[in-house]
Amino acid sequence: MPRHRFDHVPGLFFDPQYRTAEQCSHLVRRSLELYDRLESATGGGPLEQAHIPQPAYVRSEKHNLPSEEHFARVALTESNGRGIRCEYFPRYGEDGHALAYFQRNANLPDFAADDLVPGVRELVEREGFAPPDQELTWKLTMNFYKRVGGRIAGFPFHVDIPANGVVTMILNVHREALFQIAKGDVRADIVLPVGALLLLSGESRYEWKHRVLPTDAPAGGSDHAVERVSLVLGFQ
Ligand SMILES: O=C(O)CCC(=O)C(=O)O
Ligand SMILES: [Fe+2]
Repeated sequence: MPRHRFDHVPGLFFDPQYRTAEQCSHLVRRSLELYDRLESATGGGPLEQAHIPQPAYVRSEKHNLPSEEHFARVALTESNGRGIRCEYFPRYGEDGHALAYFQRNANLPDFAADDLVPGVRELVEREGFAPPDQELTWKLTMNFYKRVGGRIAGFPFHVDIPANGVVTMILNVHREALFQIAKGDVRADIVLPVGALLLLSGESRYEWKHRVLPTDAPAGGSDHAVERVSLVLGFQ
């Protein structure tokens, strides 16, 4: 573990069964609760502008990820009255995609600190990405994808911002998705089942761009506006 390597994508690791369906539905429940709290905290109030750096080769191809995004600084209260802060982007890049960014350990939501980081920490140490006993500073990105015109939104081609650390880990907790990673004419398509962990390091993290494609929304209604959640961890 991670179980699959992609020989032509250096630094990319894939474990299709990192978490069980039950663990994932717990993470989804906690994530949707948090989304509801973010939405009620911001409630259409004023937003600040952020500059999201993207390498020239992503920008120049006119993939529609603008470098200026709008966010609100949100303070939330977790259990035992612990205050945390994040940057919340109600619309990130495309309609139907909201993103919350939690920086530093003191700002991690309870569910991430309790149920996510300990296992991932063990994994990065075991795989040699972090030395034993070194304290790591974690960043958590929560992606919330909604229904837009009968499709569930995706995330257009991008490279994760440098501040997210040398390794990016995507945990796919809610719904199967098609992930693509590309460099020049070379592209790999990876179906992410629920419970999958994808780890991008080295070349795959810095020199390849990646995206998640929109998918068909299920027929009928849903319990929640958010149809897909992904949890992305990085550390420094
Ligand atoms: O939603 C996903 O699976 C990918 C998210 C992603 O690429 C990111 O947060 O940088
Ligand atoms: Fe990404």
